[in-house]
Amino acid sequence: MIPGIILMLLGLVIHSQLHDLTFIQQQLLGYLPPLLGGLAIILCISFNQGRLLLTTVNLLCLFLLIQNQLQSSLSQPANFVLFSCLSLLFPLLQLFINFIPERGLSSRWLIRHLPVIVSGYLFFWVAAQNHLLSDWFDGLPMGLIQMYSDPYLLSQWAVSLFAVTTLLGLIILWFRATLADACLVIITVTIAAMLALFSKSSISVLCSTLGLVLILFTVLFNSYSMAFIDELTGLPGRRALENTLRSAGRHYTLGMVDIDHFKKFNDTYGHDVGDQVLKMVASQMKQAARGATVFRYGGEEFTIVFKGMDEVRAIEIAEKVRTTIAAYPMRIRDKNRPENEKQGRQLRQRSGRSEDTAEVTISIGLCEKTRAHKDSQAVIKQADEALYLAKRQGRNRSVACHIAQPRTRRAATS
Ligand SMILES: Nc1nc2c(ncn2[C@@H]2O[C@H](COP(=O)(O)OP(=O)(O)OP(=O)(O)O)[C@@H](O)[C@H]2O)c(=O)[nH]1
Repeated sequence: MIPGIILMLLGLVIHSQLHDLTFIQQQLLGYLPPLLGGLAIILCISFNQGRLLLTTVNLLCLFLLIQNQLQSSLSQPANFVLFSCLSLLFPLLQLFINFIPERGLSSRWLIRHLPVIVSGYLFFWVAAQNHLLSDWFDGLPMGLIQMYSDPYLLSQWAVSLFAVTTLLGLIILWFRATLADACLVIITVTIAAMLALFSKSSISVLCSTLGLVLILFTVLFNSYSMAFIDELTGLPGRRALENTLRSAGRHYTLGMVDIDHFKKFNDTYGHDVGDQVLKMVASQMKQAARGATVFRYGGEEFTIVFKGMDEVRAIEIAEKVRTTIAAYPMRIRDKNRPENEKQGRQLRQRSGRSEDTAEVTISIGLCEKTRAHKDSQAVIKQADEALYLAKRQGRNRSVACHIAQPRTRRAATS
C-alpha cells in the first residue's frame, strides 16, 4: 500500500502546481487518462489481470463521462443528477469487482463481467444525451441531495457506499494479501477524494491519471513477480538466478541445496505437507542465509549465491542454514484438524495426542567460481557434484568442492 499512498500524496503536490499550466497544456493533460487507460487495458489483457482490467474500465468510463457531460456548474439540475448518480455508480461497481476472484481472462469471463461495468455508464450517457436527467432532479432522495460534510461534494449515500467499499476492500486485502487488492482500495479512496473535491480545477484529470498510473505499476509488478518469483515459496526463481549470476562478477560461491528424502514426505504425508515443508525450508533459509541470496532452483532444490565470498566464508553460512533447518520442529498438521487453532489444541489435549513433528534436513554442495570455470553453468554443475557427494556421504551435511574432505561437515545438532 505504501507506494500507492506516496503516489497519491504526490498528487497533492502536483495539483498545487497545475495552476501554472497554460490553457493548451491543460488541454493536452486531458488526453493523458485515455492514453494511460488504453495502455493499461492492453497490459491487463496481455498479463491476464481481470480485476485490474475491470477497474481500468470503471475509472475510464467515469472520467470520459465527466469530461463529456460535467464540465459546467453542478448547480444545473441535470449535472447535479449525473454527478450524484456517478458518485454511487463508481463505488458500487468497485464493490462488485472486489468480490470477483482472480481467475485469469477468457472471452467467457469478459462477456460475463464487462457489460456490468459498461452498461451503467452507457445508461447515464444516453440519458444525458436525451436531456432526461434534469427531469429526475425532483425525484432524488434526500440522501443524495444532502452533502455529508460541507464544503465536500459527496452526498450522505455516496460517503456510506465509498466507506463500505473501502472497508470490504481492506478486509479482502487482509485475507488475500495481493497487490491488486491493495491497488483497488487505493483507487476507491482516490476517486472518493476526487468527487469530494470536484469543484477544484483539473482534479478529475489528476486523480484519474494517478489511478491509472497505479494500475500500470501494479500490472507490471505482478507480471514481474510471475516471471521472477516462485509462487509457492515467495523466493526468486530460476530466471532471477540467471540474472543474478550474469551480474555476480568473478568472485562468488554458489551453493546447491536439496531436501533429504523429500519424496518420503510426499509419500507419507501427501503433497500438501510436502508443499508446507518447501515453504518452511524456504523461509528458514532466507532468514539464516544472511549476506547471501536464496533462490528456488526447481522442485525440492534451492540455490544460494554468496556474492564476493570464498568457499570458507560460504560454508560457514551454509552450515548455519543447514543446522537451523535441522533444528526446526516441523509440525505436521492432521488433515482432519479443526480450522480453529484453539479448538485443535483442546482436542489434542483431550485425546492426549500431540501434533506430529517431523525432522527435515538438507544437503548442500558448494563451489567457488574460479578461472577454471567457463561460465556460471560450470559452477552450478560442480556445486551439483558436491551436493551429490554430500548425499552419498549420508546427507544432512555441506560439502565444498575446493575444501579438503576432512572439512566436510556434519552437524552435531541433528
Ligand atoms: N510437494 C511437492 N513435491 C515436489 C515439488 N517439486 C518436486 N516435488 C517432489 O520432490 C520429490 C523429489 O524426490 P527425489 O528427487 O527422488 O529425491 P529425495 O526423495 O528428495 O531423496 P534424496 O534427494 O536422495 O535425499 C519427488 O517426489 C517430487 O514429486 C513441489 O513443488 N511440491
